[in-house]
Amino acid sequence: MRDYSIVAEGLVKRYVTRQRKGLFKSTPQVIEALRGVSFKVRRGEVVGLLGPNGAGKTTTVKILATLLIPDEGDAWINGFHVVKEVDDVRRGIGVVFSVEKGFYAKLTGRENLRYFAALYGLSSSEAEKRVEELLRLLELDKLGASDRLFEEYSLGMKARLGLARALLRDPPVLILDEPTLGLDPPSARKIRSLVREMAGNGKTILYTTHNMFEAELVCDRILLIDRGRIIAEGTPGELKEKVAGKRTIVAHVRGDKMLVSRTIEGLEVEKVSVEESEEGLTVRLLTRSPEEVAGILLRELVARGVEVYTLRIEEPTLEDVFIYFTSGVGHGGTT
Ligand SMILES: Nc1ncnc2c1ncn2[C@@H]1O[C@H](COP(=O)(O)OP(=O)(O)OP(=O)(O)O)[C@@H](O)[C@H]1O
Repeated sequence: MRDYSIVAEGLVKRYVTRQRKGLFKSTPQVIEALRGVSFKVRRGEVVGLLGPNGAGKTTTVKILATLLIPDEGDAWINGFHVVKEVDDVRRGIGVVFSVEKGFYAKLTGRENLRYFAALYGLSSSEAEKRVEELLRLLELDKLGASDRLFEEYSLGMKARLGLARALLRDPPVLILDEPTLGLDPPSARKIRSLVREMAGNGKTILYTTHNMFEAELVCDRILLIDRGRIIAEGTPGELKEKVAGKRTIVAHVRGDKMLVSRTIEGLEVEKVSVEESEEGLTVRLLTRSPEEVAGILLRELVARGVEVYTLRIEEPTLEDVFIYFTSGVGHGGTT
């Protein structure tokens, strides 16, 4: 346990909601958000919890941050139990959520940080020094944001202030829940580079995201989570090894989803995903014989009247690794 800053063992969490049935009736519905999540994060590691919407990332993070009690399982941060030793856990972590709450709209960034520094028990001289350091580190000074009211902040400024607050006590463990969600590219880049810098200074970081590109840039190791379960883990390189020797065919098409899925069923492919968006369908196929399959796919789709806008062959990405573990013609068909 000593080498690990974060340990989760068999976390289970169920939410009970009520489903409306007509005007006056409702029936309880159980959502299994976590179905036995276990993992460990070594001291100084940046580990990404990567998964699609609703996979269970925020639920995991809330349990680790002592904001939610699991129905089953245990977790420890810096050796302290998240349910039985809440104060010790809280002292050792900094938490950032994508939508930053709890700041005072009518206070400036500097005043907000001073307020939280006092709340966390920093002496006034310590607080003053730390707040100035953090305003500089997060470049809030440079953006001219330190002395502006929080209510005037852009999303990027709010995200930076959230990270500054998490760092006030200089905690050894940081838990960041989608910290770049909705940010413009410069702010997202800044947050990512700061995370790497903090990792270089020995902090342990758990970083949730649904952005594969970001996970690969930021994280030493990645845990893939889907429907409340960890389905694979490894370094980005190790995860990509799972699809070594294969290439990805990516096609953007417009046509009936069922028809497109049926067309793919007859092909020599290992994994498939068909995603619908406003622009049409994005088809991703993982295969060992990309040129041959791409030729057949194009011919078959056109023969069925499907419009094919683009079709290209790529090196597999983490997205393909995810598809590899979560779906496929071998078990369960297209997504
Ligand atoms: N307070 C709640 N009440 C009922 N269901 C909930 C609640 N919070 C989360 N859920 C459900 O639990 C599941 C896991 O949600 P969670 O927010 O942990 O996922 P996530 O991976 O963080 O997703 P996202 O990226 O969309 O935030 C989802 O099905 C979600 O709808």
